[in-house]
Amino acid sequence: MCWCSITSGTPGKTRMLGTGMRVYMVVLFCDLALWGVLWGWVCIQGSPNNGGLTWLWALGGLRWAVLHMVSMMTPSGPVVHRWVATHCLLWPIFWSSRAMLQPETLNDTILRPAGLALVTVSAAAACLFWELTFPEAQAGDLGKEEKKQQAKALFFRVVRYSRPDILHLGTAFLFLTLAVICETFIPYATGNVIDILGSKYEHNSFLWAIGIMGILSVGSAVCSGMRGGLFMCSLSRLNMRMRHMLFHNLVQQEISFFEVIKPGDLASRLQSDTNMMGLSVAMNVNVLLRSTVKTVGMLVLMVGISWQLTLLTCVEMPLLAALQNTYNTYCQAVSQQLQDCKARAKELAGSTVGQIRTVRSCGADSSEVYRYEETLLEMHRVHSNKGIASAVHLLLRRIVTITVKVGMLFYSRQLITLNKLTIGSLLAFVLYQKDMVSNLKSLIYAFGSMLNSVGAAAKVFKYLDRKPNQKEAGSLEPAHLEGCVDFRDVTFSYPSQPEKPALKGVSLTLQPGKVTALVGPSGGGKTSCVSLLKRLYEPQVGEVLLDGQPLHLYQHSYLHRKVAIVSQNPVLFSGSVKGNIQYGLQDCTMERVVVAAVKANAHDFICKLEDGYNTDVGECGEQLSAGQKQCVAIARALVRDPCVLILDEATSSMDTNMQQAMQEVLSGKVGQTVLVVAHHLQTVEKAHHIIFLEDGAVVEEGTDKELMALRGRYHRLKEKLFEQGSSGS
Ligand SMILES: Nc1ncnc2c1ncn2[C@@H]1O[C@H](COP(=O)(O)OP(=O)(O)OP(=O)(O)O)[C@@H](O)[C@H]1O
Repeated sequence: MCWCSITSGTPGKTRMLGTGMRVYMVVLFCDLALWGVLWGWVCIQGSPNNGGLTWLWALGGLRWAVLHMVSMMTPSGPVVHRWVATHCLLWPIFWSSRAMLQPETLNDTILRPAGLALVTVSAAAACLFWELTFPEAQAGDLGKEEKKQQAKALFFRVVRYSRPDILHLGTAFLFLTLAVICETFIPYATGNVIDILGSKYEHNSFLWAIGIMGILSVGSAVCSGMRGGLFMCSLSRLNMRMRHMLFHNLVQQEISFFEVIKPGDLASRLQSDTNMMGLSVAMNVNVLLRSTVKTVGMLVLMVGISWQLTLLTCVEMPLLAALQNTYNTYCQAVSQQLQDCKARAKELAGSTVGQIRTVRSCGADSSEVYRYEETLLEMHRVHSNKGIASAVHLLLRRIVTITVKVGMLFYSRQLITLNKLTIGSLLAFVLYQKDMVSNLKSLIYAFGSMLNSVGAAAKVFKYLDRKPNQKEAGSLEPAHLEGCVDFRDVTFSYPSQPEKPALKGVSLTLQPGKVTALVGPSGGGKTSCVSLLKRLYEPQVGEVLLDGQPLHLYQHSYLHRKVAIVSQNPVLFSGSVKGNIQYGLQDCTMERVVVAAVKANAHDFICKLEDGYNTDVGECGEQLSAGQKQCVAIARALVRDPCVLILDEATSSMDTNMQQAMQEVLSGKVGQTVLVVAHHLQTVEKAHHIIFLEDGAVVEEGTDKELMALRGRYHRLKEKLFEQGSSGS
């Protein structure tokens, strides 16, 4: 049985609600019978108040034991057990609290039928409120129970990550408690001041009461400020740690991971999810604790002022909670719609502005504006619906509040006439009641938000716990490398297309100090060979060896220093030219940067830039031409002094003269193994060895002369390109 099923309309839940109601009626009936027996016995013994509190507790305990056993015999769950406990023990708890605050009231008649009926209603209302606010997993619903366990585990894991901030958090909790104590007593002190003003005025008592009020107000303000500041500080530290750990783990992942996961997803994990996760500890726990402690404190004080008015107030809460719950559920759905609309509008604006040249040249300006307008209209519609729902919610809330308030004022008038309540106490009570409602609102909100943040934590931990799906790098760092590369019977398919191998049993050798060219038609597998040599992927079959050792045995940054690549579309990062050349190197001097730039034919144009080597190249190097970008990328490779240099169409954006000069510079370095990947076969004619790759397999290999003499695939491709070139010209 679940109380929260009241809000649901599904047949399964309606059935459960029916069962729940039956169990509730059975237990109530048994309780009535039990009362009948006990009442008869008490009447025979004498006055019902004879035994005082001890007697009341014994009675409550006995009822609890009997009703618990009865409920065990019915198809009930933990919700019924909780209600039985509240139902039986609320009465003794109430009288015990009352006895503590106003011992003289113990002489009143304890067992009044009207009071007992009110307690029965209050216990049911309190349970209803609790189950609506903190929905329980349903009996038999293992999936939900598991999720709850997971949520708990995740929450405590987030708490564990907050351990380094234990001092901040501990101090914050201390200030929280002090602030709550001060806040709770402010209305009480205000009521006292009003009473002094309203009755026989005594100046000293008035000053004393005002002083207490002032101290409480200042104390609450100072402690709240300290609490908020310390929680924010812990939150920021936790965020920093989580982001660092997550980013560290993300950059360790294999390349195929980044092909499958969208960059936006990862950015969201790093930004919003880590933030939300932190909120679960620092903010929500803060609000939850503050509101819970304050609610309990206020309830005790309210019961002290008037238990009748407190019970009346209890009627308002479940109603408001049910309203809030329904409204929250609606808001969550609307927020999701709004997020989608915003994301669509952002994506549309971004892609249109980013690709404005294509949009303009296709004449699609007005259709893009129309699409954007449609998204904005949709967003406006969702916003309007949210506004209407908010207005209805507010109206219903006000109606409930006003109705209860009117009832309360009528009853207060009676109590004041009977001298059971003073004007000051009434004022204090009204202040507490107002606070109580806002407190409960923040409790519900904080709890919902905590569940959301636990969801965010699950996403963050998913990436934080992910182990890279590739062999761990070894520790080989030999002082000298020959630069001999061997592909031994390598078969490889990309993780996104496992059934379609990009390389099929490829065996090839790059001789140390020689220039080897990989040529062949598009899709032949040239770039795949390069990616394996850079260890961006691992082959499924066979292995790639550098100086006889598998690549994974080499230390990670050593390998990428010794095997450098210049690709067709090199990526430059926003920052200075110098920073881009020495990218990824720890101690790279300016001299080495200049030497590499000179070799890469980049020095002259860099010197002509506004700030020379310190010029900012802009986002993705947009301040430089494609050819200049390639020169900077070549300098970046050369500054590493690699023993294997990969040029993947590295000179394609340069003019022919520059290409020739660059090829000569690059291939003329003694002792360096060079692998050239090229479509323009003229640029590879001088290579020591040419390998022709087609459909992921080596088809021909030899020197340019040998392959031309063979009159095979290389010969045909060269002729075809020559014909295309001459017809083009
Ligand atoms: N990231 C990837 N995911 C899945 N398949 C890929 C990926 N990259 C390449 N492929 C596929 O692998 C095969 C070989 O591609 P590869 O890029 O190695 O060829 P290439 O010879 O370098 O082509 P090009 O000269 O056009 O650059 C092709 O069928 C291609 O579709």
